[in-house]
Amino acid sequence: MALMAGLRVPARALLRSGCWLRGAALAGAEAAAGLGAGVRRFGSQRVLVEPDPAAGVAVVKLKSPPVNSLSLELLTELVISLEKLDNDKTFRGIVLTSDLCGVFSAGLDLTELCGRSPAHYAEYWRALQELWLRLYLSGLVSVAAVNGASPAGGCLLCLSCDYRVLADSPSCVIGPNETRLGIVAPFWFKDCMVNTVGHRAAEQALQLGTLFPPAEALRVGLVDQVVPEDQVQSTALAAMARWLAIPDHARQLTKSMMRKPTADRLAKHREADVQSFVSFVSRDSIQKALQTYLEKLKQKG
Ligand SMILES: CCCCCCCCCCC/C=C/C(=O)SCCNC(=O)CCNC(=O)[C@H](O)C(C)(C)COP(=O)(O)OP(=O)(O)OC[C@H]1O[C@@H](n2cnc3c(N)ncnc32)[C@H](O)[C@@H]1OP(=O)(O)O
Repeated sequence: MALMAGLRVPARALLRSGCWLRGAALAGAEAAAGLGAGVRRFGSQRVLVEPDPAAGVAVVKLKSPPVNSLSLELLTELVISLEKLDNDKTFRGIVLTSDLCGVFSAGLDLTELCGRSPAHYAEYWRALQELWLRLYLSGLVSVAAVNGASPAGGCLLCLSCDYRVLADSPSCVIGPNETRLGIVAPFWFKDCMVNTVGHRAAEQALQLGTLFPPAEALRVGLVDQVVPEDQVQSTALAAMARWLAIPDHARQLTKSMMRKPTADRLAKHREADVQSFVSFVSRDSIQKALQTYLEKLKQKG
């Protein structure tokens, strides 16, 4: 651990912030990338939005070190950014990626699921539902540029996008590993898996808690392209151009036709889903399993 401004900051987080140093270089690269003078980045503490109004595209970067775990704050900030972009006619597409090195998102923030009150669990789950519904049904084209590990809730984020590009690195595993923690993916995560990879592959991956390395993720159809790490964002933008060549109204109606039945299953039973989650996560056995998993993660670090 390193000490910074009175805060305990993990050394790994500092190393990862080396990626942020690239942000300085990025300022110069912004012009080359189409972010001309007068085009400003916006966003929040944990979500950085790099708009390219000329292209109608915004790159949305998760930057919640050390691992972009989906805390209540990150969920809330992401929903706000997506809502803003959805309502701004300038934008037709988003690329969702990570500002950290080596991790796209570690999934749900396990500290939100351990030792908290039922009211907190309920608030947290509602925020996760909100994010999923917004991203899954967004009228914007959404391309996930998956530049790091993406287990469980991280995988759900990717599956909610229209297209997925994964970095070709052994650390860039992706998949629904919930059962390995002793927990169960919600039905809407299961539905997303089935819609993407088919029933048999989803059933196996969900039961076994499989984390797929890139080549396997491509083979089962969990991602659409695997490319060298330094080409993830450019490949995502090239894919975006293909999707944006389609008239919005036709693509959006088609997307809605494909996705609304799945989303409606949750939308119509949101409160029951919240109550299932709260009673599940409040069980002593689940609390113990999550604590043990979290401690193992910390010891590993
Ligand atoms: C009847 C049914 C009704 C419904 C029931 C619903 C049940 C609820 C279940 C819902 C679905 C759950 C989905 C989830 O997303 S659960 C989370 C799953 N995520 C993981 O298993 C990932 C764990 N993390 C890792 O594997 C690695 O951290 C990772 C590969 C992402 C990065 O590795 P790296 O070596 O770079 O970093 P470290 O492991 O050293 O981690 C750094 C610090 O970050 C902490 N950490 C990591 N992941 C999490 C996390 N998910 N939440 C909170 N904190 C996390 C880790 O402990 C380190 O902390 P310290 O620096 O303090 O040591």
